Amino acid sequence: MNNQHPTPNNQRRIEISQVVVTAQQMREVEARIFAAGIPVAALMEKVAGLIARRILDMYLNPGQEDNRWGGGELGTPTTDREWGLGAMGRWGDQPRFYSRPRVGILVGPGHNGGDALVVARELYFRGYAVFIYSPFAKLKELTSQHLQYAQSLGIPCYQSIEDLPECDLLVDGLFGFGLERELQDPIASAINQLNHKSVPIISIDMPSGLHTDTGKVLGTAIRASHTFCLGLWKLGLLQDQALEYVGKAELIDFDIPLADVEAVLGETPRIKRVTKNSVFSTLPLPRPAVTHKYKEGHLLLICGSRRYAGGAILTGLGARASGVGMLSIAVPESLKPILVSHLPEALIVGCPETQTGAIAQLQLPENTDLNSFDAIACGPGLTKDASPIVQQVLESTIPLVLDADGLNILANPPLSKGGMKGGIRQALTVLTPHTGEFQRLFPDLPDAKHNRIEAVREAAAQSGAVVLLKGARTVIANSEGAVWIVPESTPALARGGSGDVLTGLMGGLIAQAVTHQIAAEDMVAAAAWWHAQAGILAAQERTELGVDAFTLTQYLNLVLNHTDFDSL
Ligand SMILES: NC(=O)C1=CN([C@@H]2O[C@H](COP(=O)(O)OP(=O)(O)OC[C@H]3O[C@@H](n4cnc5c(N)ncnc54)[C@H](OP(=O)(O)O)[C@@H]3O)[C@@H](O)[C@H]2O)[C@@H](O)CC1
Ligand SMILES: Nc1ncnc2c1ncn2[C@@H]1O[C@H](COP(=O)(O)OP(=O)(O)O)[C@@H](O)[C@H]1O
Ligand SMILES: [K+]
Repeated sequence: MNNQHPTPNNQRRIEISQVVVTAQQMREVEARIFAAGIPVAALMEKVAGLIARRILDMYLNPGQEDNRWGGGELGTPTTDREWGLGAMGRWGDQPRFYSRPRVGILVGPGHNGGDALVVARELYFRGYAVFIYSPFAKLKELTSQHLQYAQSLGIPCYQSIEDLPECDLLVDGLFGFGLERELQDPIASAINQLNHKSVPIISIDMPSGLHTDTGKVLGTAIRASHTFCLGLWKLGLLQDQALEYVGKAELIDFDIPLADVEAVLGETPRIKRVTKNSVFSTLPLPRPAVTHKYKEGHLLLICGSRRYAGGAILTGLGARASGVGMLSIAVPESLKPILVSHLPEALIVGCPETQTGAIAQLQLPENTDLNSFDAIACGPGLTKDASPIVQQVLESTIPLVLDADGLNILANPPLSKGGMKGGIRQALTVLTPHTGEFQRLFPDLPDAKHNRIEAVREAAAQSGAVVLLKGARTVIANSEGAVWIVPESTPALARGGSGDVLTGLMGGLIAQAVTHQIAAEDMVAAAAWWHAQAGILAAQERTELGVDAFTLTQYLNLVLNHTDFDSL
């Protein structure tokens, strides 16, 4: 046995799909691979070959994957007449081609352009009508060689976008992670023109024009239908501001050795994508055969007011779905009957209320104090009149999730002026703001809209809390600088009440994290992933308009059942 031999990727702890890199980190990983000996051109061939294959499978010849690639070009149409027959099979939701598909290849000056040219060559050899748009006079050497070869094959090549014929599909290889400055004309206006055509665009690595780290649009950017991210997920693809340009994102894994990733990012990367595998290794499943309700966590929810009774119900239903062993819900006395009718299994604690119908005082059962629970989740529907209650829960010594009015009360005075640092709380605190609440809580921090990941990291460092910033791509950070990004979600969740569901779910899971000694931050990430996946499944079955918050609670348990355990 050679002990020097690195561990194969499939036996290592981090999965490639969890890794997220900046452009600089990608350059460092790339430099290590090249220094280890793989020729740049060989890697480009491999990567672009994978992209070409994916394009064929997804867009050009779907349903015929097995007989077309590699093994002798069986079934590859070569004439327009054959295309008329051959392309009439399964096509999903894409337009059908009745003549030979025309593919436009957009070529930039760097290796992103080189990748695109290899794709052009492969599609050309498989009989597609390929046209190259190559507007740059100066190309990197390898890219230039690929362009020369493509031209020698007779593939038409144009410098001006006006000359590029109408195409059925465009492949964007203008810029990848090497783009660092604003796009200028004529490239900027060419991109604007291309975006106006109703043609699918596949971006290689990044939609050209997006900043690799922040996802910011540098002047203008390609609006891709699909982005094939190469090797490791780029941070910019997971930023809210990039999403309308990214389309459907997919990782093209080209076997980067994890040893090289770890050498650059460390064994535990600071920023992680939350994946199905990471979630299922966190959730308290399967339950121990011998257990009882108190071993599965006791959550206290504090929520609701006469004005916002629904928020308390939704939070309770979210908690129910978490599987928490015991659920107690403190609400204003007048809400007790309705809570009992929706959540008969929960212990509903009716509390004295203010004139406005907010909780005036926590009146827990005898022999119970706040610290006798495993976790507290507090905030949905409270109204600001419940401010003394929030002060009281902050003084508890058990894990606490604060949301909605809990955050609004906490924000006054703003956390940045002292915050929770220095010990208002010794136990875990999870703050779950949306962007507006975030700005009220952390008014001194840079705008959370533009670099959400940095903003949330700063907020966690400043407050000492775990901060979950809600959005299209929810981001979580702890005070040590670790970050989790939920990579998939659905705008179907942009509806009143869906955050309340998350608070309950998360509270229930944190109570179980306490009894099962699971890292709380991993559980926060698991809750956010689970919530988003329930939204995705509900939207698939009911459309994006059909996912009200109550419906969402019904999908929470269903979605775990839909998850393919065998693939874990
Ligand atoms: N990493 C890997 O393992 C693998 C990487 N691969 C591929 O390599 C890609 C990265 O390649 P890359 O480094 O050549 O950079 P890329 O994004 O093509 O372009 C940079 C060029 O654009 C130029 N330029 C910049 N801004 C500009 C502007 N505003 N307007 C005009 N020009 C501008 C800049 O020129 P300069 O700044 O010198 O003027 C430079 O020449 C990566 O995304 C992936 O596709 C795969 O092949 C194999 C595996
Ligand atoms: N465009 C979107 N895409 C995906 N998820 C979204 C989007 N907009 C909102 N969400 C999710 O919906 C939830 C909304 O929470 P919140 O704003 O607190 O709602 P409420 O307070 O009404 O319950 C969050 O989990 C957020 O991440
Ligand atoms: K690109």
